[in-house]
Amino acid sequence: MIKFAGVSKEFKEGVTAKRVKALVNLSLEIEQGEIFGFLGPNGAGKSTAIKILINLIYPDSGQATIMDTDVGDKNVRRFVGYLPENPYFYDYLTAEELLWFGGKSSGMAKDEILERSNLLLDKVQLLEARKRPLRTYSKGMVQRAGLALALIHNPKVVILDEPMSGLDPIGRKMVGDIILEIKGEGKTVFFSSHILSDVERFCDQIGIIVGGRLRRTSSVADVLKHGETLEDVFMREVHAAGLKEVR
Ligand SMILES: Nc1ncnc2c1ncn2[C@@H]1O[C@H](COP(=O)(O)OP(=O)(O)OP(=O)(O)O)[C@@H](O)[C@H]1O
Repeated sequence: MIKFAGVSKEFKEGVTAKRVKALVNLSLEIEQGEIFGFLGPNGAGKSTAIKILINLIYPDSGQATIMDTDVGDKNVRRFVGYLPENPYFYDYLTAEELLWFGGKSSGMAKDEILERSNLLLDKVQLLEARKRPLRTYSKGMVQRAGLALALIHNPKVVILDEPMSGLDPIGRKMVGDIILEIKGEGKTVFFSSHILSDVERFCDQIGIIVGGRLRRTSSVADVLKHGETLEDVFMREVHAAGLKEVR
């Protein structure tokens, strides 16, 4: 469903143009209907992988595909929903307008947009606030509006970059419940997170990346079956990679 095949990406950083290997030969497959949690310390390469998936940046080598289609193909956009890490929208838009523009740019019909908007705004508990400009929203409300926007066109694949960050426990539960509901609809969810307890609760599979290199993939059930927590496994992989890989 989602596939990285030997994807590498390097950046030149700062005035010294020092090269940073953000991703090194990443190969990874996520099956349809799975919730995949992408874990790694700061700077590990998670957002880089996500940006490649949504075709915001291009790999130096290798290929990323969604439903066997290269992510550069413009048709992919129709079946992918994306929530960036710290979403930022035009301040004067209301949530209702945001979803309207999102639906329009996905080619949805008016009635369909209105129906889906109402459903989603209700789900993320923004129905009452839907006519307020986004600049009056709290961080959690903006995050929830972003999630509704990612889902407006009923995508088959949902990619979320740290969807729980900045949310209080109530907001995290709400987002978690929505992720589980999406899974119930047979959709595939790829999300990055630093909140290991959430990952343990919501994910089927995990991947741990350190210093641009994928260290381990595993089912959450397998980790727990061996009496370990995700934190144990995470810390072990980070230490095994060595401090120089943590950036
Ligand atoms: N546009 C860029 N220019 C230069 N370096 C970059 C750029 N984007 C990312 N990097 C570097 O690539 C590495 C991977 O960054 P990335 O944002 O993918 O990590 P991350 O795992 O998402 O981190 P975090 O958990 O902090 O969000 C880091 O060393 C980062 O500084």
